[in-house]
Amino acid sequence: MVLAVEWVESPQPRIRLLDQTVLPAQETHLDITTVDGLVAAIQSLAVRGAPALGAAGALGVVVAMNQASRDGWDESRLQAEVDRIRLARPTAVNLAWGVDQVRGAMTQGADQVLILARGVVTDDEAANRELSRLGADWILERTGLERVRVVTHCNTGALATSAWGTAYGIIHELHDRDRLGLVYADETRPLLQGSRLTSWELTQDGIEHVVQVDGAAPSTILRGLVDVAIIGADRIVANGDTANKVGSVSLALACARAGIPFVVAAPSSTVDLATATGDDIDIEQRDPEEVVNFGGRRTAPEGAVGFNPAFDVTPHDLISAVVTERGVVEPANTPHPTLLARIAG
Ligand SMILES: CSC[C@H]1O[C@H](OP(=O)(O)O)[C@H](O)[C@@H]1O
Repeated sequence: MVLAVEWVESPQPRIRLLDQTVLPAQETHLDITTVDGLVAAIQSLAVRGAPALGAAGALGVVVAMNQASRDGWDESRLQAEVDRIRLARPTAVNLAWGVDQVRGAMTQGADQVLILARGVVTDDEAANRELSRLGADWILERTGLERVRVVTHCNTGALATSAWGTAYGIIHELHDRDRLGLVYADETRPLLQGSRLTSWELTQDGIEHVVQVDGAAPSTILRGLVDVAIIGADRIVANGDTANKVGSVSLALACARAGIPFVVAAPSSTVDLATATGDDIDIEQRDPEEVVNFGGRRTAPEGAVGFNPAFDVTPHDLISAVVTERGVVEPANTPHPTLLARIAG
């Protein structure tokens, strides 16, 4: 089983990350014993994906406490360093959520925080397996199909979570039930989470798929080549608006036009009832150079400036279903101010 994030005790207590910046060409690990190292890994997407960020955030508090002991930080410095982890990327609510799940136990010592952090990891895996079952049930019931052809965006598998996956978890569940047709995986520029990571996972799992350029996804949908779109989420807010990897909203618009379901899959830790609408979500603006370079080579002419929002927001009325381990709601059909409260964490 692929583990994106794990805690290792010996020879030195640390977070061990599968470095996602070099997959699939290399399978190498990063050993994280400092806050600087974790923040750099988060911001470089060596560790990425909303639930995986939640796990990294929770375990990161232990890293900060251990470093505080080594380096003689006072409480104020320790809390400031924990805040650096919490704020390392703004859009996925899970990073802050993961930190906040364990922060209150810091006064009880690092061992107690580690117990809670490990619980965050195991709870996430259980949540992802349950939501995968619920999502497959909903899709099969809604479509009535023997086999479901799927389009998905970015990466939502074990690499983005604590072990199983969210949207990818539903795909895996459909595969295990022998109810899955062809999977269209969007390459997901500019960092290629789809072609590098999702295709790697689908290949390892023996799931038939094709990798398509992001710009092909709407026509794939409108031409009737798929029966459902299934994506993950970085933040699902109170009215059902959902932030996810940039390019997601184009799939939602095409699904609405084509009359097929657009499904968002995420653990309840991704639901943020404290944020009212998608307009209030902080969308991460990444380095413009990621857009005008590729593979270490400049692709746009000198002087061209990239525009690089890492996420977009799908309005709730374009979302057929939000699937969490606590249940399924249908924002497009039943917009309701407390709709998401039924499936929030
Ligand atoms: C399991 S949800 C993962 C979610 O996170 C990804 O973003 P990033 O690769 O920048 O961390 C993408 O939005 C996925 O849907």
